[in-house]
Formats: sequence, C-alpha cells, structure tokens
Amino acid sequence: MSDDRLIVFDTTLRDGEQSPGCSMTLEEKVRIAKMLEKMRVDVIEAGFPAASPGDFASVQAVAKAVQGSTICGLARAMERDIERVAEAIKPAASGRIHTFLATSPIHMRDKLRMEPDQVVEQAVKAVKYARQFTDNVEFSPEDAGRSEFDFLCRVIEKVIDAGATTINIPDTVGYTIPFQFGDLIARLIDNIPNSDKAVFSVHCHNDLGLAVSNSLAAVLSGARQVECTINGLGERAGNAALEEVVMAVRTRNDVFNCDTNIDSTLIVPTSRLVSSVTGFMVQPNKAIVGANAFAHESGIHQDGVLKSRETYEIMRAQDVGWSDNKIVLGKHSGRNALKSRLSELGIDVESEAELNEIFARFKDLADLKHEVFDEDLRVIANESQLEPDQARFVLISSHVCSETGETPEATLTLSVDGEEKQGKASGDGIVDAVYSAIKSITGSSATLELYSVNAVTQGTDSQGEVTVRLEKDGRLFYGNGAHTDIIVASAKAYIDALNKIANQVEREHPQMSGV
Ligand SMILES: CC(=O)SCCNC(=O)CCNC(=O)[C@H](O)C(C)(C)COP(=O)(O)OP(=O)(O)OC[C@H]1O[C@@H](n2cnc3c(N)ncnc32)[C@H](O)[C@@H]1OP(=O)(O)O
Ligand SMILES: CC(C)C(=O)C(=O)O
Repeated sequence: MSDDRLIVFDTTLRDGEQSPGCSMTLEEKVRIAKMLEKMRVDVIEAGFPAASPGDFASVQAVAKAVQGSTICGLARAMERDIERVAEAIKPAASGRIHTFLATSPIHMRDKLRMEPDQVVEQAVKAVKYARQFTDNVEFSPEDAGRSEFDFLCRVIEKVIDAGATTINIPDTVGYTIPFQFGDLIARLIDNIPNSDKAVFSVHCHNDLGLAVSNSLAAVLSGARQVECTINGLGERAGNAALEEVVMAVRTRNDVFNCDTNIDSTLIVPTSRLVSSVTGFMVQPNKAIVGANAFAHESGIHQDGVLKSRETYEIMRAQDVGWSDNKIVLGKHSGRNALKSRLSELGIDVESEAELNEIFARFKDLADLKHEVFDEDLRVIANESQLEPDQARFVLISSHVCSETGETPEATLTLSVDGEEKQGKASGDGIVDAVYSAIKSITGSSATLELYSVNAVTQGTDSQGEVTVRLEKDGRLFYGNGAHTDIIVASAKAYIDALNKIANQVEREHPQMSGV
C-alpha cells in the first residue's frame, strides 16, 4: 500500500453497537453497511459473530449484501470465535478476521488471569488459526495504551511472524494523551524489526474526549489505518468519529500528507441514517455533522462569510453533504445579512431608511425568539409597507385578563391621530374582548368577516400571524399582524385593517375620516 493512503476501518456496527441502548436489527445493519460501502469505507467491522446467533446472522447478511468493502468480524483469541467469524464472512468478496487479546498488566492479571508468556502463546496461536481461513488477519493487543512497551513489542513481533497483516493498537480505555500516543506508534514502528510487514492501525476511545486527537497523532507517526465510527458512537464515551478524522486529514493535507478514499459528500446522509436508526441524536455543535457546523449567527461572521466564505469556513458545507452553509438570522445578526436574505426572498429594499425600519422590527422580533425564519421576514417586510404617517391607529399597549369561569376582559391603549386613548371591554373570548375594546376606542362600524391565525414557524416561540377581513360599506379590507404574543398579533391585525379603511375613505372622501 502506498504511504499516502489512509485506510478507513468503520466499526459502527461492532463497537458502535456496544454503545448502551444502541442495538441495531439485521436489516438496519445491512442498510448502514450499504451506505458505508457507497461512501467507500475500506473495511466494515460488521459485528462479533460469536456473541449471538443474531450477531452472526447480521455479519453474514452484511457479507452477502456488500461487495465493495472488506467485511470484518471480531473474535476473541480462541478457535470457536475465529471459526464463527470465518463462517460469517464467507460470502464476502473480501473478508478479514480480527482477533484480539489484552496485553496490559491489569487486563492480563485481573481479567484474563494469564501470565504474559501465556498471552504471547495464545495470541500467536489465534493468528495462525485465523490464517487458515484467510490471509487478511488483524490482531489487536487490547489495552495497548496501558501496556508495557517492551512486552507490547514482543507480542506484536510474534503475531506478525505468525501472519497478522494489520496490527491495531487500541487505546481501549481512552487513557493516552495525543503526544504520548503518537510517540508510542512511532516507537513501535521503529523498534519492532518486522513492523514493515504489517499495516499499523489505531482504535481510540473517547473517555477523555481525545479519540480523534490521538488517532491523528498516530497518523502523523505512521499509522495507516484508523478505526472509527459514524458520529463517534461506541462503548462508553465512544470511538473516534469517522467524519472528524476524514475531514481533518483532508482539510489539513499539508500536515498529514495522506488521504482516505472516502466520498465525503456522503458523510452527512450517513450520519443522519445512523442517528435515525440508533435514536442517538447528534448534538448541534458537533463538528462536521452537527446542525450548527456550517451555520453562522453573529453579524460580523455573517458579513465576513457573505463577502468571502473562507473568512469563517475551513471546509465547504457541500463537501460533507450539506446542501449549503447557513446564515441564521437572530439577535446577533447585522444589516448586511438581513439585506442579503431579503434579496434572496425576492423582497426589494428600496432605501437605507426602509432597511433600517425592517431591521428595527427584525431586532425586536429576534429579542423575542431564537431564530428569525424566512416566513418571519416576509411578515416583517409586509408590515413595513404601510408608511407610519398613513397609520391613524397605533397599538400602544394591551392588558388582558382571562380566568376560568370569569368573562375575559381587555384594556387597550391606542394612539389615535397622535392622541392616546384607552378602552376597556369584555367578550366571549380574549380576542373578542380585545376587538370590542378597539371598537370602543375607534368607533368603527366595520364588521369582522374573517379571523385566522397561523404559526409562522415551528416551536412555541413561533410568531403567530393573524389575518382579519373587515367589511365596511360593502367593501372588504384585510389586515395582518404578527407577534410571538397571539393577542398582540390579533390586535395588530385588526388595527391594520382599520388603518386601511381609514386611508381608503380619506383618499376617496378627503373630508371624511370615519372607519
Ligand atoms: C474492548 C472491546 O470492545 S472487546 C469486545 C467486546 N465485545 C463483546 O464482548 C461482544 C459481546 N460479548 C458477548 O456476547 C459475550 O461476552 C461472549 C459471548 C463473547 C462471551 O460470553 P461468555 O462466554 O459468557 O463469557 P463472559 O463474557 O462472561 O466473559 C468473557 C470471557 O472471555 C475471556 N476473554 C476476554 N477477552 C478474551 C480474548 N480476547 N481472548 C480470549 N478470551 C477472552 C474472559 O477472560 C472471560 O473468560 P472466563 O469466562 O474464563 O472468565
Ligand atoms: C477489540 C479492540 C479493538 C477494542 O475494541 C478495544 O480495545 O477497544
């Protein structure tokens, strides 16, 4: 294998499934395996066939369904486990047996209850046995991160002699620190006389949040296979995340001098598939695949990205499978981002003054809700269309009171032709009370023909958008109002319609101003 190729070994279906609460059915495993194949993962560890008949069947089903990647199964260093893997991977176009035995003092003494010499002997025996079924055999000295260096060298040299073609160094309990782990891999490769006969691989756990960093340190030291999982699933705190390793190596090719064969545009779809199958949601700020990984909320960043994407992005969202990056409009956004989104929505802003007016409404709304969506912007832009000096009636404040068993009451304060007026009314419901209070202030004789309310976007902090239709002298007038408080939205819609009536009347009959 050339030195600039990094093999991607995905163990989502084996170590990933060891995440408590993350069992997958056979069909689900086959679906994920096909996706991994499509993404051009080199080796898929499909399970631990000796664990159960179901696990055996899943590995076998994956071996039948996937022909483009090497299919691997895990086995303890014992004949029965190895035979189960050999049987399960038989249908694969390319199969691998992965056998392991712990080499750290604590694992040998307290778990295996074996002497170090016995461990060397059993490891060698297992590798030789596996080689009877395939020439593609991987050996892992489990808990290598806490093993004694000289003993580790001894075991590895012997298993390479016995026929292991891949030597995988697991940091089983996520104990090592990147500079140490990188140094360990370099020293193993340098000190083991036959190290050039095998590919060195790493398998890092995330107990200290260092799985990806440790894997990358190992790559810098000459490891040419990385074991990883989609979304970083795995036993306890998980394994190194495939998406992070792949994109780190690709984005910082200047540092790593190697690359994978992965089609990175399938990373996000694969991540989504795995999280929907397992029910393990991806946190929004997760690198590469989190919903916010390519989203910008603050005005200064948005301005920079709109001028030149690279100011705040080191990868292209499309390169990992997002449709695009995202400018999230919220309370930290600035005018440039707002203007750009309005233009994308086909809303022309004709002057700086108009932009400022929309921007002021936008900030008011953004203070009330987390994200301002396109639908919100359409409403805000529409609201700005009636010039302030055309509005005879402006809502100043509302106070409503509704108690079970009591008649709802509303007290509203409006500015009418610049003068503050207050009205109080009761009604069948709160909106009815609000509308009666408005009528009492404005003296309107228009009749309400339609009242409809919609949530503009999802979520309980969504704006409610209210539309009303008033009939006056046989003519229909529509009013719109939007607010996160549905009562305020209702009042604004009614007042908007009244303003339209007032403008209409004044235009047709300048001497009259009745509504
Ligand atoms: C770090 C890792 O991720 S390792 C992989 C972890 N994955 C799994 O464990 C897969 C699911 N496991 C299982 O279904 C079961 O544990 C089985 C079927 C594998 C074994 O079940 P059991 O035979 O009942 O054994 P149990 O799990 O209780 O204990 C494990 C035994 O394997 C031995 N063992 C552990 N690792 C190895 C090894 N690499 N090679 C040989 N023997 C081993 C243990 O010392 C223990 O032996 P003992 O029974 O003589 O004390
Ligand atoms: C079997 C090995 C590779 C393992 O999963 C670990 O040590 O974490």
